[in-house]
Amino acid sequence: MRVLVTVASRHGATAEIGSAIGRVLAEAGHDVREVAPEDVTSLDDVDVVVLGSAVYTAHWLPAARDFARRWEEELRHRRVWVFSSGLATQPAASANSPHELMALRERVGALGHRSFAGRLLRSELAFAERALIAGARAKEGDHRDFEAVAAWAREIADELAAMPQRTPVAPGN
Ligand SMILES: Cc1cc2nc3c(=O)[nH]c(=O)nc-3n(C[C@H](O)[C@H](O)[C@H](O)COP(=O)(O)O)c2cc1C
Repeated sequence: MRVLVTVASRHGATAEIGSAIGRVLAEAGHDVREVAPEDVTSLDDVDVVVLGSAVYTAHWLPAARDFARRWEEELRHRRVWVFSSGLATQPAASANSPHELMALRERVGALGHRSFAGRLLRSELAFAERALIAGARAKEGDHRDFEAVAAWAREIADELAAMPQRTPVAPGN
């Protein structure tokens, strides 16, 4: 199937999670493309979308939220999975706007969502970001678990393999 991996990332850590998911899906035989959310101009030749975002101050980045809004109708007619990446130490459900995420998942008809631990390198942060994070208990370092990422991507591949092939339905049909 034709898979679009599209990820909003400020410092690259979440984009690399998206690439890792894309690699697993490509190994499973899918035709995978990675495009930044703001650069997507059509979903006509896309069957499956994996949409991800880093979480900043409890929200998905605007580029990913805008993508979900802009392509809402088309996404409903495609197979969509979403993922978040952040460093909240509390369960993601209480830390990262669970209602907002639930609404987004429903809007695009997502088949699943996964939260992954991210990366915090204070040296690469802008001054304002450093000030924001100063009081938080987020731990410096790369906490990404690429085994967990690959395992989730394999789950997606398995689900796709179990689904009947179908042509995307044009919006309004
Ligand atoms: C200013 C700032 C605010 C953040 N706010 C959150 C947050 O609210 N919840 C969370 O889980 N992680 C938060 N994080 C952690 C980021 O989501 C994490 O560093 C992520 O891996 C960054 O991904 P990126 O490199 O793709 O931008 C924050 C990080 C920074 C620097």
